[in-house]
Amino acid sequence: MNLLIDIGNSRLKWANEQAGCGLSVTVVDYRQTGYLADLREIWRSLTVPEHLLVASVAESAVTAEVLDLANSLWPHTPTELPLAAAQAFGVTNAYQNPEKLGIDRWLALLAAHHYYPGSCCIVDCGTALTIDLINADGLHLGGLICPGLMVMKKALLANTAALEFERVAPQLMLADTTAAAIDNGVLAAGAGCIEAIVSRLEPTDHILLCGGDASLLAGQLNLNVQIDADLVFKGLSIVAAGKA
Ligand SMILES: Nc1ncnc2c1ncn2[C@@H]1O[C@H](COP(=O)(O)OP(=O)(O)OP(=O)(O)O)[C@@H](O)[C@H]1O
Ligand SMILES: CC(C)(CO)[C@@H](O)C(=O)NCCC(=O)O
Ligand SMILES: [K+]
Repeated sequence: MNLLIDIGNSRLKWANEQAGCGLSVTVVDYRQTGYLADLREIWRSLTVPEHLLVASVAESAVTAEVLDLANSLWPHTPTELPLAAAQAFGVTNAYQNPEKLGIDRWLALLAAHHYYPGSCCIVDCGTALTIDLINADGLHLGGLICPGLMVMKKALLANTAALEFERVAPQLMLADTTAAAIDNGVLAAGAGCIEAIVSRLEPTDHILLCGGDASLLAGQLNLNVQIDADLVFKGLSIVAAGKA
């Protein structure tokens, strides 16, 4: 089996890829103390992976401690941290400097091209909210990076004196408490951002949503969207299969 790891800016997700079985993804908050010890306990009961593939956009210290853990558990398992390329698996990167495209965005593009025939708009509703377009021929047309919902909330908190910060169930409507006004406002900003951008772009055959806020945002969009939470892992699987 291959162990696939996606280290984002907030959380680490890993999946144990076994032939013929679907992906079962486990999410870990790496800013919680003791997460590495917990991860060690879980990982040590796995069979030794044949390959380890890591997609990381996190700071290098986090990536390094996860790689150290994996290396201590499975010293003979080859480990790879793929980078975005100018061209691979039928996809052509739009970036002037292809390696600068975030690996999560690149892997999602590989997966979209492989699994969704036609053109795709990929919206990753994670720490950052990213939008990327790819046409039916695998040509990446470029993308945008916007703040994600949590980042918007934190920005309000960091730049105002008197705002309360509490999670309520956000809805696209006016609010009568501070906490709901923030949550609803941030949701409106995220949904409005996606709708405004998508409506200005060429229509695509698919609008694919992934990331921690995908289902929350999907419920608010006046767009025909599909949620595929596993795009980054599917991209890692494509890269892993290419090595086999
Ligand atoms: N339990 C949770 N912990 C943290 N964030 C959560 C949780 N549930 C939902 N979210 C939402 O998910 C978003 C983060 O999404 P996700 O986990 O996909 O990010 P990530 O993969 O760590 O970051 P990146 O976008 O950098 O890859 C946050 O904006 C937050 O609003
Ligand atoms: C934009 C994020 C943070 C989204 O996770 C990540 O893809 C990243 O760090 N990208 C590098 C910069 C870029 O994609 O242009
Ligand atoms: K992500």
